[in-house]
Amino acid sequence: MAWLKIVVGAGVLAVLVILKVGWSLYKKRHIFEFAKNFNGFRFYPIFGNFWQLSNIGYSDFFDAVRVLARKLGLPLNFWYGHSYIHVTDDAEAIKVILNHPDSLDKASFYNIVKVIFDDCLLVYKAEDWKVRRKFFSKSFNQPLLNSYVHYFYRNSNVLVDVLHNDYEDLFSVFGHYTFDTFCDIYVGKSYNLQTDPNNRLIEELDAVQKYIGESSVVAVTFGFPLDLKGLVTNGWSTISLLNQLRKLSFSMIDFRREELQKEPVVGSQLSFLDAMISRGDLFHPSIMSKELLVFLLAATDTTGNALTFIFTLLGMHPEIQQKVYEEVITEIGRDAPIETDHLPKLKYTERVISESMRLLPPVPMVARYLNKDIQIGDKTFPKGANVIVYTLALHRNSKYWPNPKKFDPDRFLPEEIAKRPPSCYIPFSGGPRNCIGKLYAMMSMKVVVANVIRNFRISSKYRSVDEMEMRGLITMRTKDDIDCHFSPRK
Ligand code: HEM
Repeated sequence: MAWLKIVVGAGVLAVLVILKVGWSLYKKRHIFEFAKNFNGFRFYPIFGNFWQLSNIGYSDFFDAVRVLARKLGLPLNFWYGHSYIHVTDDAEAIKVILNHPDSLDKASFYNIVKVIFDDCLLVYKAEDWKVRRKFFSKSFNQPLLNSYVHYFYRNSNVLVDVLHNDYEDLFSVFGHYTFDTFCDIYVGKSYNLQTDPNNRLIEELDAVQKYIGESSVVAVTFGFPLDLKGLVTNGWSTISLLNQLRKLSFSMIDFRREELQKEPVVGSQLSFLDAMISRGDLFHPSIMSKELLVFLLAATDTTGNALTFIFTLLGMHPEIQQKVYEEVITEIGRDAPIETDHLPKLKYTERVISESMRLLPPVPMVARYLNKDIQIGDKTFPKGANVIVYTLALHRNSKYWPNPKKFDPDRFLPEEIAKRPPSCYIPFSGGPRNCIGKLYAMMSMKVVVANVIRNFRISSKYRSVDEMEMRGLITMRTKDDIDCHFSPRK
């Protein structure tokens, strides 16, 4: 009789699976209709586009989107498991998606980030996110940000010393600057990554990202964030690294708490970390730790990679580099300390930074989940769709950017900006769920560009951005070491 039980059990299970799949397909009927309007692969139950994706050859999630976009053209569709993904570089669609109250949730594949970092500002569901974002936004007011300029300057002086010596990897050099500055400002002490060549924290953080990237290959293919091979080979080191990071964040919080007891800070002077510490009733230490880590990671790689790209592009364009140099010497001088009042005067420098982030956006894509149908032009984007806003492609879309691969900072002259839809330029994402650290990042990058350019001539062998092969999941960087050199000015 045991075999009968097994047969009946298996039969019941099969019926349940068929019903579940059938119900899932029935609920998606409006998505199938919508998908017919765009390039992409046909949907296959359970497997989604497993076979098609396996055949195109890609190394991480970003790569999969890039390869598909090149092969099929944009906008396009694909399926991972039963999740529908729509990829777009259309400014009109992007404006609506990033601003609509029904698409504030992050796309389902952000769960890969959740598996690693748990819930936090970057991935909260909309309702929780709104409350937290309102709380943290108060700490990014302009007067408080202005008070950070001397930290940017102090740490950029250390960076200048580092660039005078040998270093291994430029992304790490700038990553170390952003990490040290962040801790100097928010924790109240420097971790001296810039001056400690044995400290591998940034490289390890990059390894975590790489792991997420590799896991995402399986996630893209099967539709869930599990990479057994990766878990066996890299999983343990990733878990132990995350534990180290957690310990580090707890020690930062303890240190800062003690500092605040000695020297209290109040009102609009409270940074996001001080604000969390002062509201211990709202923030359990484990929540504080997650939020701190996410801010730290969101600030470090992004700004570090952006700086690496800015200097490489300046190295490729000596005439533009000369104009930045002349502006810095005129507005600040050869040796004067860089102060808050100098920053608004660096107008050409700002255009260079903006143009660099257009051509090489540090975050190549962001994605949202549609909680309801959303009308965009003559199409109804269906509830349940995951929409990837493909920033890199948008920023190089010739519909908005003539001669898109040309590095031309004058695209950001006010009269040129006025000619374009604002949503065709979104290095910090857009709408209410954009980057909270946007102004902080712009100020930090201006200080670094000014201080480095008055000390060094920069060169690079690249003739076109096409020569740089990119990789990335959350942030983008070159697959190999980047070619960019700093020679001291006499
Ligand atoms: C050049 C530097 C930076 C770039 C290009 C950048 C870009 C972005 C982008 C595109 C997003 C949206 C991500 C998504 O929707 O998946 C984002 C979110 C975020 N960024 Fe930045 N970021 C930069 C620097 C910073 C800095 C310096 C900080 C902190 C001081 C920061 C903190 C955050 C946080 C906390 C979020 C999540 C915001 C939310 O969901 O409400 N970022 N950033």
